[in-house]
Amino acid sequence: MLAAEPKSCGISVGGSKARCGAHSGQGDLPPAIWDKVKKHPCYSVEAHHHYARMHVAVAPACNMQCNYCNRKYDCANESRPGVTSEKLTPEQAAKKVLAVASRIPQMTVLGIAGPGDPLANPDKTFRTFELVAKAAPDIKLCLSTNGLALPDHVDTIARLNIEHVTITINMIDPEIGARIYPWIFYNHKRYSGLEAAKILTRRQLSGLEMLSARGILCKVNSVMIPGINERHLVEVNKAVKSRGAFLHNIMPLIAAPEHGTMFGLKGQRAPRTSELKALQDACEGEMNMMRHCCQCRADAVGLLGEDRSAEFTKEKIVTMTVNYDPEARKATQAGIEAERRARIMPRQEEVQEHAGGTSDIKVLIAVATKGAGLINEHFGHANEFQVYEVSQSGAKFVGHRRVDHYCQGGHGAPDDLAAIIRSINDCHAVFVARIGGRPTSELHKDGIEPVDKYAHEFIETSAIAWFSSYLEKVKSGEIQHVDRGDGAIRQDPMMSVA
Ligand SMILES: C[S@@+](CC[C@H](N)C(=O)[O-])C[C@H]1O[C@@H](n2cnc3c(N)ncnc32)[C@H](O)[C@@H]1O
Ligand code: SF4
Ligand code: SF4
Repeated sequence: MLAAEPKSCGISVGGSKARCGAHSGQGDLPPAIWDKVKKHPCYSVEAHHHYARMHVAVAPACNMQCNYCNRKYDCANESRPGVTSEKLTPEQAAKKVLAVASRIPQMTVLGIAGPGDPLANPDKTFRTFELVAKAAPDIKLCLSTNGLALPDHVDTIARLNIEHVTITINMIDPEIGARIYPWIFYNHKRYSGLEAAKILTRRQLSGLEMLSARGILCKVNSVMIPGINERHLVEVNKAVKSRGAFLHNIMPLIAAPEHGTMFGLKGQRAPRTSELKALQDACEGEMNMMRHCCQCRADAVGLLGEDRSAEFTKEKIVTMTVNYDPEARKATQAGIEAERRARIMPRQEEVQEHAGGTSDIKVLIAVATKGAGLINEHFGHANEFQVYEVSQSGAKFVGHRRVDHYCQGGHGAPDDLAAIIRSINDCHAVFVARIGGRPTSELHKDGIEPVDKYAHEFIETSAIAWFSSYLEKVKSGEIQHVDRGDGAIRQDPMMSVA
């Protein structure tokens, strides 16, 4: 049994909270579980600074329809679920995995997440995993399914040592399900409406129970759809927690008319960033939440938030010499681990130094980062800002905001700058490696402090140091604390909330 919950950041085991990730490393996780998550960028928020994942698009078909999904939409420049530029055979996929593994030694996880449903394409999915397990046994296997066919494949999943399974569960109430799923195809028959949703929820929950019973780590994805399931997701959270889910990832609906989905065409809105955070916070009392999901493409490659899939197209892979060297990969990863250990200890001490005060002030800060847990990105080059909630108990990663590039060649359009500032307008400060004069003055006008004095330093220690001086200034009356978390963020059509 795990110890009582201290500061935590996004992981729970069998429904019990456990420290993990960014500020605490292994924390209270049992060694066997920590071994599974420590190099998985989706299961450990701290690991996502260092380790990469890849998806291979070997599963085109699906056994049901969600009102938010259209897999016919294909765009090389767009990163969101279901989108892929080319589909692969298992053999092509295995070659691609080896090619990526040899060029990106910190790539530790192979996921199959579509573009359809991996378990609606079981032969291709399991053949791919078999080939990869044989050729590159150090790579962790991970799959993401709607759960409809899951109970039929649990034994195979266990046999192939697929350690991580994600199930998308958007409802446990069939009335709500009928508004999300027009039909399912089950046992050679098409079902719709309530009947379809009843079968789906039964199969999803029993699949989750079966996997948990075998010690396979399950993450539950839920898509937050305003007006349909947002309050209900608190019930979903309780239901999956009680069935042993390890982590809950509530993601915002992505819906736009040009995607050609039912919700997009009907004008169903996406949640605001503040609504998503409020729901994640409400569920966190029950179970810790994943907040760093990037809603990746079905063929994504690289660190979360970066997409190197264009470097590994079918055409390029055919001509690549693959030199998969397990010893070199091991050495790179051992270096990363040594660095993580060396950095985490002083960070924990620093947090403790500042902890224990009496202030209940909490603020959000935005950080421009290219990864490795550092403030190492220019404001104008940031594709996204990571957002941390800072208080006297530490700095906790709570999400990220993706924005279009403001600075293309040094001169951003004024509207783009305004959009970027709107995307972080619930934050008190933005931490950057560098920033120009105009954005500095525009941020000041909006009451957001640009902070560049911690360039190339660690995010958390810098956030805590900045926060201590912020509190000092509030205490001395030099500044007045203003609560900016007023739900004022509006979703801008240019921006994806995440
Ligand atoms: C493309 S699916 C593939 C795996 C599987 N078919 C499933 O649905 O779980 C991967 C994840 O993306 C989510 N997803 C797909 N379209 C989405 C959208 N428009 N907005 C938000 N999430 C979406 C799915 O719900 C699922 O959790
Ligand atoms: S189950 Fe997955 S692939 Fe199938 S329609 Fe839904 S989101 Fe798309
Ligand atoms: S979609 Fe989310 S859970 Fe899946 S690989 Fe990307 S970040 Fe990880």
